[in-house]
Amino acid sequence: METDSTATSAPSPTTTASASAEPKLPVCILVLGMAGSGKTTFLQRINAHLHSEKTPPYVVNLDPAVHELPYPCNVDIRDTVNYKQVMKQYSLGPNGAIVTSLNLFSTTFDQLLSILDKNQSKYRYFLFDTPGQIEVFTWSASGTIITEALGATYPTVIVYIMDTPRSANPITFMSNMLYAVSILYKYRLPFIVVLNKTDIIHHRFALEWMKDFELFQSAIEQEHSYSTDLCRSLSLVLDEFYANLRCVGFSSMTGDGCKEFFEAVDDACHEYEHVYKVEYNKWQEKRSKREHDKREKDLKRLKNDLNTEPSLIGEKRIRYDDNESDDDDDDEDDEDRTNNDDDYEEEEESFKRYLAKSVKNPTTTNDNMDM
Ligand SMILES: Nc1nc2c(ncn2[C@@H]2O[C@H](COP(=O)(O)OP(=O)(O)OP(=O)(O)O)[C@@H](O)[C@H]2O)c(=O)[nH]1
Repeated sequence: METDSTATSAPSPTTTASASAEPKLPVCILVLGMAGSGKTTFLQRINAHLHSEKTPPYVVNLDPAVHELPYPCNVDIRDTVNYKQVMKQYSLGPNGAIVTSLNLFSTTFDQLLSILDKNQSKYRYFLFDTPGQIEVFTWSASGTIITEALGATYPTVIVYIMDTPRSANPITFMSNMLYAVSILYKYRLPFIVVLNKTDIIHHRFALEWMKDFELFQSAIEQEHSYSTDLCRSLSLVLDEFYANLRCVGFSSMTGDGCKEFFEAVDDACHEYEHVYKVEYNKWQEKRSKREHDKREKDLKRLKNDLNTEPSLIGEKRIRYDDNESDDDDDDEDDEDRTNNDDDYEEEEESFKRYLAKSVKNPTTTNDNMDM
């Protein structure tokens, strides 16, 4: 959806939503973006804007490696996990330590959820700052856990911050867009692209590239790079993605674009309620049905096993009686019995001989017994 006055991207299906539609629950705004794109400055700006509107947000910092935060924050991951300690303890490099810190924090995320739950009546927005290295959050298990847990409870919007001056290069622009699309399709949550730093360069060129395929092609032609062909093909694929994308020009330095940004958030919330939530509920229903079916199947199998057990024993007995090897055993038993009988007769004979001797010679002792 286009929310900027000069924006030209195609409208999303949700643009019919009332921009002022106020969600009942607070809106979670998850701020993601490449290193140095301006995430922290952006959060500082919208935090200041919300304070000036007398709707202060609840702020959560999920970046364990941030040196200093330029805004007050209600929950700080650094209070729970010491990133430097993690590095030492697990002999990790900086990125590994960020991932591990985030993983450790996500194990206590239920506590954060209950804190948010307690505060939901007091706040309209929950803001989340994420680590500088975007992949640490977007492609880690903890990032997924956090995003999905929020998305399941609150209207959640992913805000992708793009460095507009750096994206003036069509190849960098394409890389940024590919990253954005991968996050969008991973989480499927309502998505806003913030073209940041518009005080340096206007974002008009980016909107035109998204709208006019040929314009982007001619920009690519001038690049004379090996990746030109790839970018050309990718731009064709991304056409559909651009069509439904909310893009907002923003300057975290001057605050330009704040109004348009919050209009985009309202629109994204509408999408959350009418698209994401509906899909999520359907998926939940399917999942619980699958789990129920599995439980029923297991129970049935158990019942079957219990019912067949006595017959199994009977069958075993029958088999034992009929079993060939059992017959062999019987033969062996018979043979043993015959052998034993022979032994017994021999002993009897020997005993008789002994008695006969004893009668003849009463001094015969047991030592002389021929047994
Ligand atoms: N001119 C201008 N500079 C900006 C703007 N937003 C951020 N910056 C600058 O861009 C640099 C990076 O900004 P940060 O907010 O630290 O970026 P970040 O994405 O949080 O950085 P990491 O978390 O370290 O990846 C800083 O020097 C900011 O002053 C903007 O809108 N305009």
